[in-house]
Amino acid sequence: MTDLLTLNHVVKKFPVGRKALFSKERKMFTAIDDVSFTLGEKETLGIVGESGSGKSTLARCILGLYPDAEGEILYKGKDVLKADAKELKAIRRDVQMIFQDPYSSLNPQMTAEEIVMEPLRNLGGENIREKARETLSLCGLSKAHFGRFPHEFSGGQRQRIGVARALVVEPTLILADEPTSALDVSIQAQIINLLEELQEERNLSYLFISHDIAVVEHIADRIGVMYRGQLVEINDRDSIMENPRDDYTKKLLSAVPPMDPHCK
Ligand SMILES: Nc1ncnc2c1ncn2[C@@H]1O[C@H](COP(=O)(O)OP(=O)(O)OP(=O)(O)O)[C@@H](O)[C@H]1O
Repeated sequence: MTDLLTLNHVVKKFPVGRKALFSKERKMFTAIDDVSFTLGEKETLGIVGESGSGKSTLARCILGLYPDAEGEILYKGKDVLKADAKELKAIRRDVQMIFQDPYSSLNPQMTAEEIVMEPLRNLGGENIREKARETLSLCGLSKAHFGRFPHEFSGGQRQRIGVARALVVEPTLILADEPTSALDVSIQAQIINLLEELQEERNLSYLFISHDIAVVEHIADRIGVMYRGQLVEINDRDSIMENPRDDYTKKLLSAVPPMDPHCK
């Protein structure tokens, strides 16, 4: 497997306190603390950890949204932290995000079709309506849905629009930040299945972020566990699930309910 993304000793600190931005001796809080890992082509790496462990900050670092992050973030061999504006634009086309709450990230005044067309409009090109419709269909929505507004959809359908919007620009890597956390369990499974089908069809790689190790287990080839900004353990899925080494991983696993509550 070829490496698509490599993080080497990535650190991201935020200033602490009200005067933090202006003070010379400002205190800093380390949200990402010396994180290193690789992600291969067509691979799904799950990142789990409790709220505040640094998962979303990590995704934002990869997108180059924090130029003051330290270390190295190599995407297709190019250091995101040293990329110029043109290179960053290309990286941000090739690396797309899916968010937890599609409702707040979808423009309420646009139809599903317009929402998916928007990233294509920014890029220019032809047949964008056609392409948006094809992508919505690929994500499980039908012709009858194309002209509807976000409030007319269920949570799962809205996430399908969010997935289509990310997919329409033909990315290589998708950063999925808690993409199923706002959904009912049965709908979560549908979105996971959709992501798996799309991975097959489009040769996608995923960084799948969740606080829920049971969800990550369903989709990830490898799992990385974050605790207080550190990646405390990373291994293939079965090793993490069956033979965790870190105490925090063990704690996360002990909180997972059994698959069948009647099973003894
Ligand atoms: N812009 C910011 N300024 C200051 N602190 C921040 C900022 N963004 C994040 N943090 C802090 O960094 C830590 C990690 O936050 P992050 O959102 O990455 O965690 P998370 O694991 O994604 O949790 P959640 O699932 O709740 O979003 C938290 O303590 C958060 O308060």
